[in-house]
Amino acid sequence: MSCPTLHIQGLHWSPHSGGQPLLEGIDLRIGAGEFVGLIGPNGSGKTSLLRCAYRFNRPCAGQVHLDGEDIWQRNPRWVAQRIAVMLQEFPEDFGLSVRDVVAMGRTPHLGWFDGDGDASLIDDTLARLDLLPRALDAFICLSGGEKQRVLLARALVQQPRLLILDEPTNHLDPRFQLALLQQLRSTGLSLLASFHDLNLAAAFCDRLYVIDAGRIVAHGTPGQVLTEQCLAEVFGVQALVDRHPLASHPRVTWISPA
Ligand SMILES: Nc1ncnc2c1ncn2[C@@H]1O[C@H](COP(=O)(O)OP(=O)(O)OP(=O)(O)O)[C@@H](O)[C@H]1O
Repeated sequence: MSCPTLHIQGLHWSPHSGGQPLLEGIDLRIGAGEFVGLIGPNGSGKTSLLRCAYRFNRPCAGQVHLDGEDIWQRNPRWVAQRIAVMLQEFPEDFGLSVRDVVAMGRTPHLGWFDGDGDASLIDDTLARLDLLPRALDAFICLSGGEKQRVLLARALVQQPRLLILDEPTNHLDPRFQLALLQQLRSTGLSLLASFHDLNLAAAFCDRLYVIDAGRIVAHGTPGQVLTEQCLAEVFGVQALVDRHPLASHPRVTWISPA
């Protein structure tokens, strides 16, 4: 296999130096253009692991390599030029327009004296995500779904190698969930996203990692990972898993607490 875009090896992380690790022995890899999902119960460590992947949480052991380079041997700007992050938190409102928020994605690439660099890239990205008509609107006035699209545009103008998303479909109605995930897939970027909706993860991800109590307990294609036994053991829920009637990926129907 060629050099993975992201390669996490033997990672341990604790919020307190010398404390009990909350993440233990994590191994995870993402190939070029692969969409990898991270699933697990509340408090299992998904956000903590994503933070390790984008150089926010410093591991106490193990490595995080991006395109073969140890991200902790590089400065934050180097990482920001290569990894974009879409979180659930929206930018504070300082009267920013949609275009202002998208332009913020260029920040890691700008020199001290550059202005609103790469105007055409910003405009092209706004057009691609149907945001041009809203470009001058105040970001704060948008709906949750529109804000998500603006944050995706901001991430895309960053021109990253890897896009990391923490529960990207939260707060979105079904149409916006599907539209966002289709747009993500169409970027061709390497993607790492956490999900609570396992059916969306099954429909859009190439591979899934299952995390439980800070450890990866399963990984593979959605068909390999989303078994009734795994869902009972990890989520404590009895589920029926069958094949989606219109596609080849599995479909999860929750039944009752296991
Ligand atoms: N900086 C921190 N200091 C102390 N504890 C932390 C810190 N960050 C995370 N934790 C703890 O680590 C555990 C995992 O949290 P994390 O947010 O990574 O889980 P999660 O899987 O993303 O949860 P959810 O699905 O509910 O969002 C939790 O018990 C949380 O309280």
